[in-house]
Amino acid sequence: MKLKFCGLTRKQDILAANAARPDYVGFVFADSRRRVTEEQAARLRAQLAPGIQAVGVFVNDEPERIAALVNAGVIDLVQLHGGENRAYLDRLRGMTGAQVLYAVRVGAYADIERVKDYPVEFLLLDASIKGVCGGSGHTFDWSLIGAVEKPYFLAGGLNESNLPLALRTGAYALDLSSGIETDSVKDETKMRRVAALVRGEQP
Ligand SMILES: O=C(O)c1ccccc1N[C@@H]1O[C@H](COP(=O)(O)O)[C@@H](O)[C@H]1O
Repeated sequence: MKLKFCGLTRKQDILAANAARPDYVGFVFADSRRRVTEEQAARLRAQLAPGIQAVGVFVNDEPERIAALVNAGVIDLVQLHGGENRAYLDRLRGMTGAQVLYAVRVGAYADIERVKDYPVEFLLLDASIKGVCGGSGHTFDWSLIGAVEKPYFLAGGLNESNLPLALRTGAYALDLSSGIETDSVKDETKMRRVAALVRGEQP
């Protein structure tokens, strides 16, 4: 199973990720305490080990800005976390061929069913918390997932304790942000332990 660490903001977060070796790291460009500027993201990306892909996290942002970040090599994949509509997706598709992770806030299976034909490579299933787009640190009821045709990233409140169950959901990848933080900053030890668990190693 693949692994994504999201919301990296500092050089030491990148160095910790390079050591733990997730498959993806995420830079949040949306309104968030984890938000990075384009310049910060470019600097962080330059220090990222080859083989780890960078995902840009956006909430209803300008497709032109997203495409420019892809074209500049700052990000490899695009995570849309704002319930962007089909017309938006078509516009973005016309500007970049980057793979898209489409976030679904799951309150019922119908939320997943509704977007099943969207032109995206991956779904990202997250908790549905009123007034919060993402990075809430809350899980949702994974029994709601049911049959999902597209590969999906499982997100929302994942941490070392619930990882063994998360590994059995059939997700393509596990996505953690709050669960690899201590006092709201990324924690190198948690990253290392989570990466070991996902690989079936002793943490
Ligand atoms: O992390 C954020 O601050 C954020 C802001 C806006 C949209 C998405 C955001 N993060 C994504 O939220 C999920 C779940 O994170 P958590 O583990 O529950 O903290 C994850 O996909 C992040 O990429």
